[in-house]
Amino acid sequence: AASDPSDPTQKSSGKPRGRRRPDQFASELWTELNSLAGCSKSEDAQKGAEGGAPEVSLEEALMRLAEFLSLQLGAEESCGTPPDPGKPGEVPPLLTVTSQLLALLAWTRSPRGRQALLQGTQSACPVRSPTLDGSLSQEESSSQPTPILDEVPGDETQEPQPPQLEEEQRAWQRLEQLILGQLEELRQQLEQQEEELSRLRLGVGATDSEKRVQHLTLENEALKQSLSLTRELLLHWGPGPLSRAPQEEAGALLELQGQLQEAQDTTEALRVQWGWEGQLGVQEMQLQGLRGALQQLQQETEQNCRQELQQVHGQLAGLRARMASLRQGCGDLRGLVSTFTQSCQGSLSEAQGQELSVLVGQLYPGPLGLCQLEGLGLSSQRGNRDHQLDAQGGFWNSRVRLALGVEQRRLQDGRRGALHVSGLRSQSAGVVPNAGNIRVLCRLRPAEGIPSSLVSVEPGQGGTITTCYRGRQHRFRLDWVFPPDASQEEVFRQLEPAVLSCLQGYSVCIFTYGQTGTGKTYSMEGPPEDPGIAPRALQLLFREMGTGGHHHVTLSMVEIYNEAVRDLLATGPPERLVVRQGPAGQGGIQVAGLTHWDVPNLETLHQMLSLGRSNRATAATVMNQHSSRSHALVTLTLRSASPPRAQGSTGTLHLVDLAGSERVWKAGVASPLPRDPNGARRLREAQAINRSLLALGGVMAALRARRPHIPFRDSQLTRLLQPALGAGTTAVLLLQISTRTEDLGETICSLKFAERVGQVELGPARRRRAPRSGTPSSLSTDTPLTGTSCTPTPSPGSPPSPGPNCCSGLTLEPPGDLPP
Ligand SMILES: Nc1ncnc2c1ncn2[C@@H]1O[C@H](COP(=O)(O)OP(=O)(O)OP(=O)(O)O)[C@@H](O)[C@H]1O
Repeated sequence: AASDPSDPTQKSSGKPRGRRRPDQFASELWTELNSLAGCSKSEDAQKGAEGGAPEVSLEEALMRLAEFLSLQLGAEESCGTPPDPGKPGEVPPLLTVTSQLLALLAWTRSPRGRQALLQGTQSACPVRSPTLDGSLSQEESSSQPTPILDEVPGDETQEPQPPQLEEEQRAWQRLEQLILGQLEELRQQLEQQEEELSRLRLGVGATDSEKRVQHLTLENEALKQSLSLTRELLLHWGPGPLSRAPQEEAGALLELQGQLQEAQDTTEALRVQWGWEGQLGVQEMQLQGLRGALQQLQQETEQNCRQELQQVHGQLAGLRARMASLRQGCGDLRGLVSTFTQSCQGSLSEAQGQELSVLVGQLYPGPLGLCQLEGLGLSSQRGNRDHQLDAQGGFWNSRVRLALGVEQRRLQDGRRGALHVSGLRSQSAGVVPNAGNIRVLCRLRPAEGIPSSLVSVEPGQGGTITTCYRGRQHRFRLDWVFPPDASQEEVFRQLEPAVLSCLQGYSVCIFTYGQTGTGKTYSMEGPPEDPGIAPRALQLLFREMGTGGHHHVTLSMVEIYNEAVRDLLATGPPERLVVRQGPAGQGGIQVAGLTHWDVPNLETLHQMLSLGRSNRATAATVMNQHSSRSHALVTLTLRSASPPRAQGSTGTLHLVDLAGSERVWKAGVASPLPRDPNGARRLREAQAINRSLLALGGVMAALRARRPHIPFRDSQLTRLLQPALGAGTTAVLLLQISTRTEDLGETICSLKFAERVGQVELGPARRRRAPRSGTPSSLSTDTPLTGTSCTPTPSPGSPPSPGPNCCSGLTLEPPGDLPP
């Protein structure tokens, strides 16, 4: 109005305002309102002076005010005045005021409002009818001022004048344009907000955006409800159906207001969203803080772990160092112990040497004593060396005692310079017959391929066998060691004195022990072209007996198979024999039903041995095609007829070929087939063999320890060997070992067993005297193994009968020579 009073619609037209800024437009409106107020004052003054009504109507003023307020509202929102976040659904107060003003405007235009206004102002002052557009025509504003309530448009009694209606329509059009302009601006703002919203959606993520959209939708619904309420209010209080055009305009206005409200709601919702963004930012900050704390915690934990690990490493290093020092201390202690042991042994051997010197000096006074010591190979110097080499100790000691015992016996018997048997040729070998302990000889089986480098041999008397097994070295010293190429004759030469001592009434037992396939049977029996110990011993004995005197020879042969004792020379079918203890006080054992054959000559003896051998149980094992699965015992009893008025003697020779000791799985006797009868049988055989050999080891251990109880009854083998291993007997163990690398474990076991056996002392050998009145063929309690004496009857395959007088004394013919 100030800029162009002639055209007040110019400022309220929608299109030009759409391009102006809202604050600019608001200031224009404000100026307009002030001018209206000024106009009203001046008109009031003029009216007071002239007594007329003011020219600005209440309706126009209200409309302008509403317009201003709506504009202000839009300006506030565009300026980003934050709504109250705690009341998201609440309608802003400015909007409420605007709505109420609009309602009031509608009311003033309604008939009732007009009537009320008319009635209220008629009594006070006359008012002129207001114009709706808020702007006055130049004519009205300048020259024809009209009282506000001069004419009431809604008065039903007065029809509005056509110029007034036109004026009102124009005012409404302006108002519509004004609101349309505002709506346009709001739409632009809305577009901006939507752009902003899409940008935020992209930044925040789909899930959060969906939540926000849902929330905004809810807010929108609430605001719509509020708007519909306002709309109803407007309809209720708005202009009635008097004029058709204003009603439509009002509807459009309401619709536009609704749109405006929606836009405001969206804006508010966006603000709320920004508030959420803030909350989200706070949460992100908290999250970052938590992440930082977590990282710090991880770093602290890592640091602590590293420190603990370092401590543990330190402790471990300390423990290792301590262990090393302990090991060193342990080694030192071991060294001290061995030094102490050596010094003790040295002192002991020195004392023994002195004792020996004294004893020999007593026996052989003067220089003769030293000669005798040298001759026996038992000088104190030699003894000391032997002692040091003997890991088990006691060997030298026993040899000294044996030598002394022999020498004492020789002196006592008054037969100095000669041993028991006239033809004895064992002096060179250094073998002392009737020794008090079990002698151990060892024979190595010739290797089929390249001999193992893990077994080294020092053959000869007091020879050694050194093995290297699993990184450990073992050294075994034995009475005599035969190299693999030793002949049968060499082996027998070492046994000759013992065999010949039988003729003097001594009891001698020679037994072979060793792993399967190591040559036990070969050494004991031997092939016909190269006979072993048994044929050579019998030949030797018969040759010696043929030199003179009356002798009677009986033979028995048994085998122990699966703990059953069988007579290998039985005339009938083989039966299981029962082994009994002999009568108390008489010693020995009795085998009921065992036949003793009188043997008149060597030929018969060989035939009988062949017969017994053929009856022996053998089987093929992996390690030996003809493995002996039983223990074989050949007992030769030699009774010497006593010269007149002199007592005869009864000597016994036990030749024992033990079954092979082996591990069951290694010998392959167990069949892989579960129901193989042969496999089960062989397994049982192997178990029986090992059980009896174990019992033999127990007997040897008890004898070695000189226990009062010797467990002879633990097996049939030890029962039958009881007479051969009793006190005063002579026993020789021939150990057969293999030099193959794969047999090394078994070889070491056998050597250990032999070493223990070598420590068994049976005491000084005792002669057995034959009864003065007894005949050689009669059973004697002195006979260790007693049974039934019989004379063999001629039968196919059986030895020839020696004749009817064979059992009552026999002068044996000298045997023929054995094959070379
Ligand atoms: N010194 C040796 N010289 C030649 N051959 C030998 C020698 N020792 C053993 N043999 C041979 O080795 C094989 C097995 O020998 P032998 O049967 O005597 O062993 P073993 O120990 O008695 O076995 P088992 O305990 O199973 O009866 C035989 O063929 C034998 O001829």
